[in-house]
Formats: sequence, C-alpha cells, structure tokens
Amino acid sequence: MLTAPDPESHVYDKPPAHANADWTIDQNWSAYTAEEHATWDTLFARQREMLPGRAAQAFLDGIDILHLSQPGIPDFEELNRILMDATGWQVVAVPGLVPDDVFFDHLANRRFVSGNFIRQPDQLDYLQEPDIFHDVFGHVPMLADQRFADYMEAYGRGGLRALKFGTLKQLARLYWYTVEFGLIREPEGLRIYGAGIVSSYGESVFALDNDSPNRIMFNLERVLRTEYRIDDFQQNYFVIPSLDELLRVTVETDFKPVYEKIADMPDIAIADIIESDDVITRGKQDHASAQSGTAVVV
Ligand SMILES: C[C@H](O)[C@H](O)[C@H]1CNc2nc(N)[nH]c(=O)c2N1
Ligand SMILES: N[C@@H](Cc1ccccc1)C(=O)O
Ligand SMILES: [Fe+2]
Repeated sequence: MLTAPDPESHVYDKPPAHANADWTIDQNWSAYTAEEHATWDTLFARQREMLPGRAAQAFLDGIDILHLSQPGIPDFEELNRILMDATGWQVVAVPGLVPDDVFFDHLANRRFVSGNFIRQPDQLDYLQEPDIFHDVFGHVPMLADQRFADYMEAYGRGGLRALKFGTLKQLARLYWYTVEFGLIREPEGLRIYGAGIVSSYGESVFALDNDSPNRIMFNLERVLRTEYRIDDFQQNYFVIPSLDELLRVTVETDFKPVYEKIADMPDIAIADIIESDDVITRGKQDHASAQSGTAVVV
C-alpha cells in the first residue's frame, strides 16, 4: 500500500532512510493495490470528461502524447521513455514535499518530482499535499510541450538564483499563478493549464465559469507582488496570451532588476485590482466572502 494515512508523514527535513541523497525514491509501482489503481481511474475519468473545451491545447496534446488514458496509475519507467523522447524531461518519485533547493535543482535538471502515493477514496475532491494524481495528471502533460518544458527548467534555475537573492517568496508566486493556477487565452476562449486547476474537479469549472474570481492579464511584476491563498479556490487567475509570451517575459528576462524594483513596493492583497491591471473579469468575490474562517495567505 502506498497511501497517505497522515499528512505529517510526508513532510521531512532530511531524506528519510529509504530515500536517496537527492530525496528520490523508487516509485515501487508493483506495490499499488487494485483499489489504488481504481482511485486513479475514477479521478481520471471525471477530469477527462471536464477537459474538452476547458483545458489548454498543449495539455490535451500531452495526455495523448504520453498515453495517459491507459487505465491505472502510470509506471514512471514507461512514462519516462515517452517523456524523455518528447522533451528530455523525467518524472522521479519523492516521499512528499522536498526542500526548496532540492526541488529547484531537480527542475533545473529536467526532473519533475512526484509523490508516489495516491489519495484515499474519501479524499477525491480535496487534499492538503500533492499526491501522484495531482503531480502526474496535473503537471506532466504540459511537460510534453517543448515551450513549457523549457519554462520549467528555467524556473528551476531561477529558483536557485532567488534563494541567493532572498526573493523566494516573490518567485514562488510566479509558480503559483502559472504552473499551478494559470489560465491561457486561446482563439476559442480562456483555457486552463495550471496543474492545481486541471487536477481538481471543482476548480476546473470554477476557474473558467464562476463570476466570483478576478481574471487578469498576466504581468510579471504584478504577479510577483501578489499574495495567494492555499486553502480554497483562488480569488485571482492570471491569463497568459500564449506560451511564447510567457517564455519571453520570464525565461528571456533577468529577474534581478525586477526583484530590486519591487523590493520597495507593497505586496498586493489577494483580491485587489490595481490601476495598471488589464482586467478580463472583475470578480464578485462572493465565493470567498461566503467562506468562514481566515484565508491562509502566502
Ligand atoms: C517554492 C517551493 O520551492 C515549492 O513550494 C516546492 C517545495 N517543495 C516541493 N516538493 C514537492 N514534492 N513538490 C512541490 O511542488 C514542491 N514545491
Ligand atoms: N529569468 C529568471 C528565471 C526564470 C525563468 C523562467 C521562469 C521563471 C524564472 C531570472 O533571471 O531569475
Ligand atoms: Fe503542483
């Protein structure tokens, strides 16, 4: 069984005994039970029904290129043969959240880290930490796209730089609002490509159709300054005009002067709209205001 009975059990401060020095472990694919494979199939079937007309073209292409519609939890050995061939990326298993420098180093070397455990059948809709469904179904299809593959590698290098500059908080917001919760404008309309959206049944509808969140055209400085919440659907989504444009303003831009410029500027609160915003939808924010309790803001 590769399950997560206790969320705490997947957070470590040094590699656990069964892990390698770079925190990777064996996926141990043959240990998945029939029930665990069935959980993957249930999640997959639900999402694939949702995604036509919602997911970005690059994401849909990735599902096909990687043969992800085969039943059962993917075996990384098989998946990596195709992924390596497509873009030179690999998926490696880790026991849970790994430290920032380890995470960035893997990305910079075209290795995407994935949890090897899958959520329990009573956690289909919500999970605190990334399991293999989020990590593989959510993230890996985009890695079959050459442009996104280059973006993620450059992000890893950028992460190692940000650690030196003390700007991790700002750079992590870029990951959040693109890799995890990004929207893209395609000829037929807005589409989702962020892994946190595409792997979520509820958010894949909410992010596009609900009138609660803001949808704002992507602007680098703006995103680096914007707080985010980790406990509920997002209150802001940022829309990139294309993957080429995302690469132009990130991979081809030196962030050092950007970090210096925004160092003196205030952070932007989660749902605020600022004057320079190119707003697509001004959200009513009724979903957020209906929730009790305070948001966990980062
Ligand atoms: C910004 C920071 O590096 C980021 O949150 C990292 C930390 N460690 C991680 N570890 C795993 N396994 N997966 C992740 O997505 C991350 N994210
Ligand atoms: N170009 C950025 C790094 C980066 C690349 C791609 C995505 C995100 C960040 C820097 O100079 O630090
Ligand atoms: Fe993720």
